[in-house]
Amino acid sequence: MSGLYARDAVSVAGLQKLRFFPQAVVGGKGAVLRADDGRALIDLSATWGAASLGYGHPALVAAVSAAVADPAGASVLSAANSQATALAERLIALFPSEQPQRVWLGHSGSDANETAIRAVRRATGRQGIIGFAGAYHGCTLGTMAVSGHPTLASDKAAGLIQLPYPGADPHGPDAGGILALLERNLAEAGPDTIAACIFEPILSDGGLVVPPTGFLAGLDALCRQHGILTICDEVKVGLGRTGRMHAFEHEGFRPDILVLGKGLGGGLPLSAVIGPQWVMDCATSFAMQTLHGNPVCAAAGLAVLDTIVAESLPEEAARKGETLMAGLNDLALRHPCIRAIRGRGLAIGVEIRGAETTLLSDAAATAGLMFRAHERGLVVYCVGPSSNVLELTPPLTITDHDIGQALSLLDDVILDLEAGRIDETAPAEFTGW
Ligand SMILES: Cc1ncc(COP(=O)(O)O)c(/C=N/[C@@H]2CCCCNC2=O)c1O
Repeated sequence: MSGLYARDAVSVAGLQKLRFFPQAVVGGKGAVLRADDGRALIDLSATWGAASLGYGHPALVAAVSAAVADPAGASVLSAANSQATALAERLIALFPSEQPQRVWLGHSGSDANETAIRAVRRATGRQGIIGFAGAYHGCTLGTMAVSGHPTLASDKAAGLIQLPYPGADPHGPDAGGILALLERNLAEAGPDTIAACIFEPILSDGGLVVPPTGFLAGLDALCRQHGILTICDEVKVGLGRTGRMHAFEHEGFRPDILVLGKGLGGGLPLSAVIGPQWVMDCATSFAMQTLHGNPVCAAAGLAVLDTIVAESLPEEAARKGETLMAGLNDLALRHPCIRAIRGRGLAIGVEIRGAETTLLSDAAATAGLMFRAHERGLVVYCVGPSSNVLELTPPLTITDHDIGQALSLLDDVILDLEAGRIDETAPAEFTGW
């Protein structure tokens, strides 16, 4: 274990650790992190999707350097500031509507979803929320209460209708069955008790599950029919990652409220809720934290949005996603431990099974693969209720060369697993999810 990791172990709280191997970084450029021992680590995680432009993108460096050198205050709570206002205007333009819209700016996906949930309840006077099993909307009390991911086990919100996510359980109800189940739940609860439905357009931490075509549009239509708001949580898969600017565009509908985070800040803490004025202006001093709308973070957001357009990153994500998917499908032909590959653009899940190759469980085989990948210079984390889905959400700026390198390393790592060269006890001290 490196010196830096050993120091982390006796200084940073376990409360905020989700560790799979002793990753210790001191820098990064593009899609490559620099470990404290000098090794290069190709990062297929983009830090859980946040480093949308990779590390050290010149546009981000320039924007943040300029803003921090001449800061327009530090918040929007009690003053307008140029970068936050410009970012709000840009986000409204990116999510057009016939109704007037407003943008709430925050630090994380958690505080953004917390705000969206509280605001729809306040604006509608209704308490009920529709959510999905396996969904990860945040790690605050309010977001945990409407999430379904097993790691967010908490008291669920009163009036929560939690539905299966279509495709998450091969033995579960199909899309039509889930919509019928929702109809029955609404008939029982009374649609006028439900404030909103919150959903991920791809179930990310729940296992990188892409819903069957038509489901999300059907869900939106059903909610609209009953006067229920829709909140699309694009914190992880939004802003070009799926090959479209917004993931909901794949389904041809427009949700009422869009939640963004992670990649919006390009690695700086920034999130946004974009919604109708009657919801977003329903109260004042209602959802605020001191540094919300921070001009330096907002400058980062503006640079991210500029770069997404300037470098055609949605189209690039589609193209690179196809390259990555094709390479993974080739690996699957040679490696029986790959059970399934799914995703959209540069949001890809590789489901692993242990028994076919080794005596390991699915989770243990996945843990061994991640641990060995890190040893070989590749960073990839896992998701899913059984912790057996490798999540590939690289920076949208990853190069074709890095993709090729990553696929080759992944091939080597799986060969190590199949040959029994991975010490299955090595990851034991890393608790993961
Ligand atoms: C769809 C979706 N919505 C909201 C969130 C919460 O965002 P924050 O972790 O920025 O508060 C997340 C966060 N996801 C977790 C963050 C914790 C580490 C595990 N991996 C994630 O991507 C998310 O994926």
